[in-house]
Amino acid sequence: MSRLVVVSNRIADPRQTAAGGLAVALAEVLNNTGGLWFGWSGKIVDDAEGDDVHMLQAGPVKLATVDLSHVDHDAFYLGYSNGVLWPVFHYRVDLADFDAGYINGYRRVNQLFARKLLPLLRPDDVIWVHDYHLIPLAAELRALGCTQQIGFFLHIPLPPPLMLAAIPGHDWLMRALFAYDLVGFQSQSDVDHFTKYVETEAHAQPLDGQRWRAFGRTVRAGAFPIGIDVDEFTGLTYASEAVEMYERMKREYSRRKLLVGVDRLDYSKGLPQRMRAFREFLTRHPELRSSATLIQIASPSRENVSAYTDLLRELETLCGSINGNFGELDWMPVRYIHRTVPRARLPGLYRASRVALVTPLRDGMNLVAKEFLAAQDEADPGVLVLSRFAGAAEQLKEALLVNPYDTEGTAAAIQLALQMPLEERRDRHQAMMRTVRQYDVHWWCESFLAALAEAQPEEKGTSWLRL
Ligand SMILES: O=P(O)(O)OC[C@H]1O[C@H](O[C@H]2O[C@H](CO)[C@@H](O)[C@H](O)[C@H]2O)[C@H](O)[C@@H](O)[C@@H]1O
Ligand SMILES: O=c1ccn([C@@H]2O[C@H](COP(=O)(O)OP(=O)(O)O)[C@@H](O)[C@H]2O)c(=O)[nH]1
Repeated sequence: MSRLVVVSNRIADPRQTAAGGLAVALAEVLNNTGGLWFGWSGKIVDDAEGDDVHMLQAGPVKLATVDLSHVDHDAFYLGYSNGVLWPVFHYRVDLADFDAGYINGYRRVNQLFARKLLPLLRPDDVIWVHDYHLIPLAAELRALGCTQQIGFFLHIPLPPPLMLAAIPGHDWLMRALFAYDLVGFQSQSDVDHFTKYVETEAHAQPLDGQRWRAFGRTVRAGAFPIGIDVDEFTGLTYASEAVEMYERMKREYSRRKLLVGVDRLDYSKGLPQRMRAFREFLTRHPELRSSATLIQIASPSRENVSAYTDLLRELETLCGSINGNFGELDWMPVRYIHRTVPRARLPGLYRASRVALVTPLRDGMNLVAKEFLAAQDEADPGVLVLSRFAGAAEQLKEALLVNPYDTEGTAAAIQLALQMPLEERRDRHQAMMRTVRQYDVHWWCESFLAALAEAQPEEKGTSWLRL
């Protein structure tokens, strides 16, 4: 059997828990399949030191990591990945910083990854590359002679062609996708944007079986919505850390219904918009005020990118003003926590909550939505209020779907969620759990790898791919 080699910028020790959906999902996949996981060590070092590959055996998974120099980290991670690709792919062209120097760092790190990974590869390895940090990696590997099958999965949304076209060098990026044998997206709407882009901008020829031909190569593309490991998460729900959390929450909030939000502190997650909707709800429903408390976990993220610092200030101001204006001596409407909560405790918080607010302005998938559902008591489940702009909304149609830009509409959904009768809560939860179970993380991994196995690499020659 072939060995699975996973490559991603962010990696985690699969024996420990991590924040961020990509690391969580890949740790679950690799714990089952075993294999090699290659990526950034998370360390930033002085230029001269950053050249070794660190190897660590973590259960069935071999971790291979490289450090990044300050210059590379700034240009590759903060600059091009999170200052250009992240905002534009999340429809925030206004937040992009198109500094011409970033792209060189992005290419340099992709070349570094290719150089360091190549000697670790075996001829029959299957390579699975993840996310926007590493779009050109296959092209760099092929330029070094790599002929193994290589698949790519984009964890974030792909925007429509005209928005993509705002990125200087977008044609270079999209051409690089043709060095893969299979390109996977989170949702059908991402696949539609890909199709439209490659047919109109790259004049790709559509073939049967969701394949396109351009630049002398054929690539297959499809939607493979990522899921969670339902059994693992249910196991966490009944383990001591989550049970303690559940009991504590039930005790502390015995007279109130809890609403919960769990997000990285990221502008794509729509946190200020969520707070404004909650404020609108409090204004419109004084009778419900002191019976509802919103716990918002905002896990620190990418704090050296300026858009994230601005967001932190905006959110703190909003939470402070809501509590100042609506709070009572014995009740605060918002509990805002700017820390990462260990994943093992989250199921207890989810289960104790009547409502989850998952209202991103744009999101590749959003695993918190699925985790919230999996943690519920099916006899008395909570309600999911979900943004129609999260990838998860394509699958979870029985959630209360909202437009997070519509403050009044979202406030009305909060009220509906808090007052939803038991039978309706059960029906919706049951229907969504069927989907969460069917399209779980194992389905995601198996269906992607099966499609990759079918997408036979046809050209062994690599010279065309020098980007
Ligand atoms: O690595 P960071 O910069 O700390 O960011 C954390 C991760 O954020 C993004 O996660 C995405 O992947 C999830 C799983 O597929 C998906 O549910 C979510 O909608 C996405 O935002 C990012 O794509 C990852 O690369 C980061 O590691
Ligand atoms: O304080 C926190 C916040 C988030 N998470 C986990 O981080 C992941 C977030 O994934 P999601 O797909 O929702 O969003 P992302 O952060 O990847 O954009 C989920 O597994 C959460 O349980 C966590 O463990 N602690």
